[in-house]
Amino acid sequence: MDFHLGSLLGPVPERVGRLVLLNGTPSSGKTTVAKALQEELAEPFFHCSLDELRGGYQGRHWLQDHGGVLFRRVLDGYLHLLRSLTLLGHDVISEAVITPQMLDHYLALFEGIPVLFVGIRCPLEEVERRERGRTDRMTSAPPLDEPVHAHGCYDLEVDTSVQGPAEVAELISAALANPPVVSAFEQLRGRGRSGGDWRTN
Ligand SMILES: Nc1ncnc2c1ncn2[C@@H]1O[C@H](COP(=O)(O)OP(=O)(O)OP(=O)(O)O)[C@@H](O)[C@H]1O
Repeated sequence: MDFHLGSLLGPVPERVGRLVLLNGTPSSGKTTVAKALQEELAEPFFHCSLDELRGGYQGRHWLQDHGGVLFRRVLDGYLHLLRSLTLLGHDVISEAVITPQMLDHYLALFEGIPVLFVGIRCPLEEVERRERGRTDRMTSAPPLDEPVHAHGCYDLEVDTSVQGPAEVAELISAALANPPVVSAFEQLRGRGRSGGDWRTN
């Protein structure tokens, strides 16, 4: 049974929210773009990053997470949170590092939700330079630029080494105002259903 406490307090129009999914390697600039996009958009968009959710556990537990079980549980929690928020009517800006083996999971989890899939690109040298300058993480993240973009299908692609956050935010805002007739997620699902391998199509 659905349980909507908010509805008990007063009428809440039913709608499915939009999901802006920013996909890129660590330090490609996803969080920076997400915050600029919130500034750019007139309507309220909810932003939550995986790092914010990770902060729910104390640092000592992450140091002991050698098998990565805690990380995988938090990642699943993050993705289900995004799904729940959109199904409850929130427009959401989210961040992802989608390696090829994860893509089908994203396509299935967000079925029925309008996703604007944005590729946040940044050349390796610039990502490495940014990683060296970061003080908000205990270890540097490995560069993943090729794997995360291997599917080659987006609604919009940007390069944060040459396009500033405000410019990228304007492009995403324009894409939200004029969404594609067939979204990138629908195209990617179609590739899977036709039995083709999306890596070679
Ligand atoms: N367009 C940009 N130009 C220069 N520096 C940038 C730009 N975008 C982000 N940075 C810097 O790069 C670093 C990482 O940025 P950000 O946190 O936005 O990346 P991210 O993709 O969200 O990383 P992660 O996935 O690790 O959370 C920060 O120090 C940020 O100030």
